[in-house]
Amino acid sequence: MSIAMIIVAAGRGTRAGGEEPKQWQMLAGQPVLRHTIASCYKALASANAECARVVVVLHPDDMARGLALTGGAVTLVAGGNTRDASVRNALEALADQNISKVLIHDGARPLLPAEVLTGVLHALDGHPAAAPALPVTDALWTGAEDLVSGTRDRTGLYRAQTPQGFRFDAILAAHRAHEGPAADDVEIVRMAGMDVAITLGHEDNLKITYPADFARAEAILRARKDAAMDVRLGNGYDVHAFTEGDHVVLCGVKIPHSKALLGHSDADVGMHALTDAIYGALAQGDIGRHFPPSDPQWKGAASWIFLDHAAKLARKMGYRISNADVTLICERPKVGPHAPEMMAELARIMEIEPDRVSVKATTSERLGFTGREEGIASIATVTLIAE
Ligand SMILES: Nc1ccn([C@@H]2O[C@H](COP(=O)(O)OP(=O)(O)OP(=O)(O)O)[C@@H](O)[C@H]2O)c(=O)n1
Ligand SMILES: C[C@](O)(CO)[C@H](O)COP(=O)(O)O
Repeated sequence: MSIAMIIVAAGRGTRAGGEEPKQWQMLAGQPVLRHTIASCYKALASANAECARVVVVLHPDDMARGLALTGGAVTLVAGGNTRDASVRNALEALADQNISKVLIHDGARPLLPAEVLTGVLHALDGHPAAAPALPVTDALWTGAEDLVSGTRDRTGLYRAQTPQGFRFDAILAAHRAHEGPAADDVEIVRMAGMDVAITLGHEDNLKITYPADFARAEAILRARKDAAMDVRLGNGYDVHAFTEGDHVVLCGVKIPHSKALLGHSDADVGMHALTDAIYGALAQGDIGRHFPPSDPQWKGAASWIFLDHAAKLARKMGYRISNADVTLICERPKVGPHAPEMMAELARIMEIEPDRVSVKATTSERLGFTGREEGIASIATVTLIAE
């Protein structure tokens, strides 16, 4: 015994206007119906609900485009002249499928929040039927000829939403017995004498009914996108050995020292770690991939070229560098006095504010290769934020 979901999308959307029925009109670049189907699958997954069948009910004229939209992943059923006729067709298509519970959702509600579906499913554990709704919060008037003619008590009044959930046998029997119009499936089962539990609806779960509802739905999608900000984190690590010389270059700053760092480029270990952190956050490999050591043109190259390339690549891919943190691991030279200049230089190359860059240093307590002053190591972390 398992769950099925019916999405009714066979209406003609006359109130919404437009060149074609509302479920086929675009919302943030996708047909409304694609958003609806995707939000149903997401909500089912989030409820851990094993859904045996998803049935999408379409107008007979729309079957081919329905197949193109869904790619055969759902069962398509032809609808009827009314919403309840469309639901009935889907229920009959599921009649011999050993379904225990069914959720019936409007194709015109593209932004179903997962918690609304979960609430209905939970309520179905203790009730034969359950549906989401929101209490009416505005005052209610009657009116005539543009004048208020009275006030009605709003206590106990709700705005009904979908998905409406039912024990399958009960809703099928109620639909088979039902004659005449019905606002929704709740009305049909109530006419059959069944109790329906009210669960919590959501303001985002709007039904596209009038032209202005498209803009409302787009605004909700935009707000969701902003809330689910795309942040990337990258780390980098690099080591260079000491060799004979009289200075090192660390994070773009030349520091007099009794040794130099050995490397194909200028061996700026801090800048290399930072550059690799950016490539890592972008999932774009490392410095060696973009500037192969086998290529003689990079011999002795200044490392700002690498960092500049990584920072520009981040911008090209739609990210800004939010912050960078570099740690240099060495006994000597002392980094602290040079750190402000290093941070300013890294910020300049990455084209970000200096207070978004940190350079700090630590010794390894004379342990290991850094402790024996055989070389310098560096680790770096960056965060990138999609713009
Ligand atoms: N014969 C019908 C009528 C409606 N519906 C579906 O039921 C849902 C809710 O109905 P409604 O918002 O009234 O849609 P329409 O009937 O398309 O709109 P209108 O009344 O403005 O023509 C919609 O997803 C709609 O596609 C359906 O499957 N079959
Ligand atoms: C089923 C329904 O979505 C519940 O709110 C609604 O009854 C159907 O749409 P309509 O606008 O009332 O035709």
